[in-house]
Amino acid sequence: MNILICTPGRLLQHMDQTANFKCDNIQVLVLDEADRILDLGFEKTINAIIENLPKERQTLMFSATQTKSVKDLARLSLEDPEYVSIIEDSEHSTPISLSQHYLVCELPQKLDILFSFIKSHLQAKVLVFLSSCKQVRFVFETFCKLHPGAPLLHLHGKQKQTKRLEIFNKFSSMKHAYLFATDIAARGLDFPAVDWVVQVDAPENAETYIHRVGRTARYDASGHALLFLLTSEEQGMKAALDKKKVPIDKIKVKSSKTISIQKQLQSLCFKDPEIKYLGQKAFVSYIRSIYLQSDKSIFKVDELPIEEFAATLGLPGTPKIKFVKKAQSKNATRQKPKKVPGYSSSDEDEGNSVKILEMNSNTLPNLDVQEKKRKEANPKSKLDKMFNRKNMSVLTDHYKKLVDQEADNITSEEELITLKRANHELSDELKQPGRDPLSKRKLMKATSKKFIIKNAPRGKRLIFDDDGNPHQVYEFQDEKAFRSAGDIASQKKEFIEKEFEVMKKEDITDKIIARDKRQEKKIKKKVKLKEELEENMKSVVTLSTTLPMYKEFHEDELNKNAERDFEESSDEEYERLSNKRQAASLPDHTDLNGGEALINKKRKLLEIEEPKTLEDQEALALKLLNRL
Ligand SMILES: Nc1ncnc2c1ncn2[C@@H]1O[C@H](COP(=O)(O)OP(=O)(O)OP(=O)(O)O)[C@@H](O)[C@H]1O
Repeated sequence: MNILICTPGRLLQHMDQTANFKCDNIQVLVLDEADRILDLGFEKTINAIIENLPKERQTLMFSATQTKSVKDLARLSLEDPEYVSIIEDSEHSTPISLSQHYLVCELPQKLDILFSFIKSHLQAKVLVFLSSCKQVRFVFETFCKLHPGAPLLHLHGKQKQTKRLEIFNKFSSMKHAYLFATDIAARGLDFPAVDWVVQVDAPENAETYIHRVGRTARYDASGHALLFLLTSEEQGMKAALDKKKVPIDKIKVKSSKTISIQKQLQSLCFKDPEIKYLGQKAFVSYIRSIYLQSDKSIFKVDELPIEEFAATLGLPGTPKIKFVKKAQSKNATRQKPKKVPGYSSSDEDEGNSVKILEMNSNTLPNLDVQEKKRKEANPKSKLDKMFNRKNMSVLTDHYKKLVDQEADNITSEEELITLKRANHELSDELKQPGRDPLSKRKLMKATSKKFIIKNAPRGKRLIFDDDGNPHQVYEFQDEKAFRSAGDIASQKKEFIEKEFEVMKKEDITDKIIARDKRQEKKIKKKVKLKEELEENMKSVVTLSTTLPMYKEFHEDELNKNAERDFEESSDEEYERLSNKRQAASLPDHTDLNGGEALINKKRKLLEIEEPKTLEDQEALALKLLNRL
């Protein structure tokens, strides 16, 4: 083995687990993206790797934003390190061929501006940076449905390696495309000919900005960079970029040229619960990313218009974000945590919330007030309820899976903010003991009008007198009056006889009605038969003009037969005719109706003399062939 290229984790794994993997003779150690490799995330791994390497070696470190930290260099046991820089003495830290601009907007406008940008730059290869995987997924999924007119791709850390590779190759080979990505694409990836780097969510610091914009204007190519900044981020980020010698100019967005996609997003969220769910996750992850940023002079979570932001994502309401003060957590063992106004405690939300958050934040009061205001201003609407209901039945499993998966993925550091699902309780009248709370839809169905009509007990039959008053079919007499009318047996007999007479009369009426119905049915049948006959006769006439043998079967005769059939009005005659018609059918499975049946009948009547000579046989064969 001469050269080995790998990530720190995989190298350490080989050192630990691969037999005969020896590093005693290593002469050169190269650390690409050295500032990142040496930061806290890889500290333990790098320390362990260095322990396994010989002290006598050359160490090379590369990065667009190199660390000069003595502490870091000491960890690598460097002696007389040489610092080589191509930007140290230059005016700017980014290439001259890179034009850099930033725009200032409010959070709810971001997606509108991005969409408008895409619409106005369809013939470009653009890399779009967003803060989290969920943001990337939401923007990608929704924009795909909005069909902006450019090919869209997305790349983030939750994708499998093969998928990432596939997307990398695809984007590299495409001339015009948009790739929505997290900072996974900020360093090291060499996509050819990227025209634009658009940072929709601000980078965590100026270093990340430099790495992101480094995806365009590579080597001698030119490129453009556009950074979206919130009003609250402008001052801090500008100062940080200036400090790093990044020349960046402010541009204004023409509001008249901005296309609003809020309604389309609302519609997508309304139609597709998956999109709505993605939107909720994107919302929470964005707020969380801002909350977790270390540079509080740039990122101010308390200044975010969270409700408007949720609305612009198309969400029917603002997902709940729960905070518990660090101090409360520390005291948890000693005393019950105080309830943060506007946010319910973890105990109360057990089963409904994902995870508890812990944060010492001065931003809490602001968010509390906003949440309270939202609750007062927007009592749960029918629409909200409908959305929630849909989620309960359609996405319950999906939610659970995702929630579990997310719980696994969240590191202890990240367990700070969480989406608290609203407790979509059934109204009291719909609650039924022993029912699964998730079967609300079934409960609703069971109480629906249709269901009640189908399954409710039947009403009693009533009769109405001349004055329109309802009465039971059999009304009980007053007992005294009943007894005074005579003995029970005779009254019973009298009642039965009376009812028998009534039924007898009704029976006659019923029979008359039944007979009329039967006759009506027969007439309809005959009319149909006549129509069929007439139709078939037409076809016979056509045939008779082409086939000579049919000429002997006269059309008049057919008509006569048909008319006679129809004029037979008695049932017996009708039956007789039907039987006759059936008997006339040939057993050759052809559809023999009306005239055709009669033709076949006629065919059967043709008398054939037994052929005696060869000529007779030939004549008969010809005759039969003609009949076919
Ligand atoms: N001397 C050169 N001649 C021609 N092309 C070059 C030369 N040096 C670099 N390039 C090209 O410039 C691009 C960037 O090079 P490279 O990936 O080494 O940069 P980098 O500094 O490692 O970037 P990053 O680490 O930020 O991704 C590559 O496409 C590479 O082929």
